[in-house]
Amino acid sequence: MNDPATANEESSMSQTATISDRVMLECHDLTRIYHEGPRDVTVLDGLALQVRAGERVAVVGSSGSGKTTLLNLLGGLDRPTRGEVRIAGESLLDLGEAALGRFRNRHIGFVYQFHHLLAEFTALENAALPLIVRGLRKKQAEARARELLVKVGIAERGDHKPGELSGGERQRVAIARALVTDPSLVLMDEPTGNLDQTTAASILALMDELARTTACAFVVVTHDLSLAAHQDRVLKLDGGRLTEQSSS
Ligand SMILES: Nc1ncnc2c1ncn2[C@@H]1O[C@H](COP(=O)(O)OP(=O)(O)OP(=O)(O)O)[C@@H](O)[C@H]1O
Repeated sequence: MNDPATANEESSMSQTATISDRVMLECHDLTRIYHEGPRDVTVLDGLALQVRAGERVAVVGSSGSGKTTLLNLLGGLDRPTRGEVRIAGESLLDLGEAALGRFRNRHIGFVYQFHHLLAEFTALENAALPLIVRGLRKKQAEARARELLVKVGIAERGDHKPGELSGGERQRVAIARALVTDPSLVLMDEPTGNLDQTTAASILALMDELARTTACAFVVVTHDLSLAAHQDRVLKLDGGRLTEQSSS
């Protein structure tokens, strides 16, 4: 297959990925102020962040500290009041809405607690969707999606719809969908949040495996300290900024 995404994936899978010097995600002076009537609520306040290719960072913080706000800005779903987000060298500020949509499709994978799979499509079709949106032919997109379903360990469930899958299987499909475009950055919001302990542990093991075989940067927002401890760095969001937590 000539798809460059596949070529990149194959080259990144052929060797164990290590954290490189290449900065994949960079934020400067990131500030988000919500206006509530006469009141301004400053949620992010001059936040700085750098994540390198192949690196996984966890973001922890108390409820209301701004984790969702941060993820929305990193994913280009919201615009900052001040400051900038750069992904793979590109400033999101420079992109208009249509270009931002294309950039998201090409460079960012999203995994949420409630996976947002489309109920009427099979696991394979769900995983192939970002490539269809990108304009790939169905056959080509599904061939690539099948590779990802193999990678996340549920190839035999590809013909099933989300309603026929377990919570852990659905989350694996969501992870396959996030990775199918060979993104620069994967954003995860409580990826094990609605799973029982055993299933959560298997998703965690899968994430470890993926981290070894992909070169993208991961940002994982979670309240789960064992999930956080599995990442390369743990950052705490407090007072609108991130501080490094010492690794134990
Ligand atoms: N659209 C909005 N308008 C006004 N205030 C908002 C808006 N979105 C979020 N906030 C406020 O910003 C703060 C941060 O919210 P955010 O959802 O980012 O926190 P969080 O860390 O993700 O919380 P949780 O862990 O509970 O999900 C909260 O005080 C919230 O009430």
